[in-house]
Amino acid sequence: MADSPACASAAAPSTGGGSLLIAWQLKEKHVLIVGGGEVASQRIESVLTADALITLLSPTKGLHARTKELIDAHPARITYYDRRFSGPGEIHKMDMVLTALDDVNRSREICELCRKAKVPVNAADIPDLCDFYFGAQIRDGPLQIMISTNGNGPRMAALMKKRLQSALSGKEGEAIVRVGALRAQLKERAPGVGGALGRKRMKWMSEVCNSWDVDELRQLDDVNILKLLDEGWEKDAVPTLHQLKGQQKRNGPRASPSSNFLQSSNFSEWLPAIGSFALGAACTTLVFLARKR
Ligand SMILES: C[C@@]1(CC(=O)O)C2=NC(=C\c3[nH]c(c(CCC(=O)O)c3CC(=O)O)Cc3[nH]c(c(CC(=O)O)c3CCC(=O)O)/C=C3\N/C(=C\2)[C@@H](CCC(=O)O)[C@]3(C)CC(=O)O)/[C@H]1CCC(=O)O
Ligand SMILES: NC(=O)c1ccc[n+]([C@@H]2O[C@H](COP(=O)([O-])OP(=O)(O)OC[C@H]3O[C@@H](n4cnc5c(N)ncnc54)[C@H](O)[C@@H]3O)[C@@H](O)[C@H]2O)c1
Repeated sequence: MADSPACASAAAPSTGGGSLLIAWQLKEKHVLIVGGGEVASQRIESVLTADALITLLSPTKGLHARTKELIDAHPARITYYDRRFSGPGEIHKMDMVLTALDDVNRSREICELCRKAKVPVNAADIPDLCDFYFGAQIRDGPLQIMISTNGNGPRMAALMKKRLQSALSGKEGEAIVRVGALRAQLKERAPGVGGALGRKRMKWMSEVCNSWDVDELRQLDDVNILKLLDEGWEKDAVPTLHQLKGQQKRNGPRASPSSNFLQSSNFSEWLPAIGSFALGAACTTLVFLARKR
């Protein structure tokens, strides 16, 4: 039986015709932005998020209000020149070039210069000449989601962003920050790259992420990280947050492998039930013995 369209698209392997989705590291790299209108202001914000150094070329006359604000707010990051693009010398030593012009011929010319110089370029008005496209973005701390329609429908990308945003709690970024802290401390405890230790580290980290939910991961403060490493990593187990907190109350470390019922459950919680059961059994025995007599 054929898959329903929804199932088919969810499971379909890529067959080409797409683009490579990567998180390009631009820290301290040089980015030339040509144009200072609204689109340029959005480019500036995206590039600033990536900690790049911007050279901006655009006559002051056509600057968008947001572009002006960004120039004023980031003097150390944005070097602004009140002039038009002048020629090939401008792209020398650039790691990336972005054009956002109301002049398609100039834009095309800049793209061609970049191609010759092997500098990656995006022209907001000429998709065919772009080395890469921008996409709609959702950002929450280290969580970065890009939605791309590969040039087919930018407005659709913006609409998909809204849908995805409403499916997120807004707490994922914080949880990921804590997971990052846990991973860093785990790597300090169990250093090295690859090999059996590397495989064990990856498996354990994956299990923690699989079994703790976002709200629990947010609670991984430095104290809980230490406990999780002592009681989890060191004992080849993945205790729950509840178990770690139980230990905190009792003020003493204890092994909590998730495979062992007595150890994995908070044993003290079962004590009242076990006590009641024992009391009940004793009473029944007494009544039974009394009747016998
Ligand atoms: C996603 C987003 C990111 C961003 O810009 O940062 C983005 N465009 C956005 C909005 C948007 N852009 C346009 C409209 C009007 C409605 C419409 O046309 O749909 C709207 C809607 C709006 O403003 O809401 C007009 C437009 N866009 C392009 C052209 C040139 C052309 O197609 O020829 C024209 C003039 C077309 C004409 O003249 O008719 C080209 C591109 N725009 C892209 C990205 C790249 C493909 C991304 C993809 O397909 O996923 C690509 C190829 C190149 C690039 O820019 O890198 C951002 C939403 C961000 C957000 O809201 O979060
Ligand atoms: N990719 C997208 O998402 C998207 C969305 C909307 C529009 N666009 C396209 O992007 C382009 C820019 O849009 P905008 O709204 O920012 O336009 P805009 O008219 O507001 O800005 C153009 C800017 O380019 C500057 N400029 C013109 N020639 C220059 C030169 N030779 N050197 C330096 N600066 C120069 C102008 O002074 C102005 O600041 C347009 O072609 C538009 O069709 C793209």
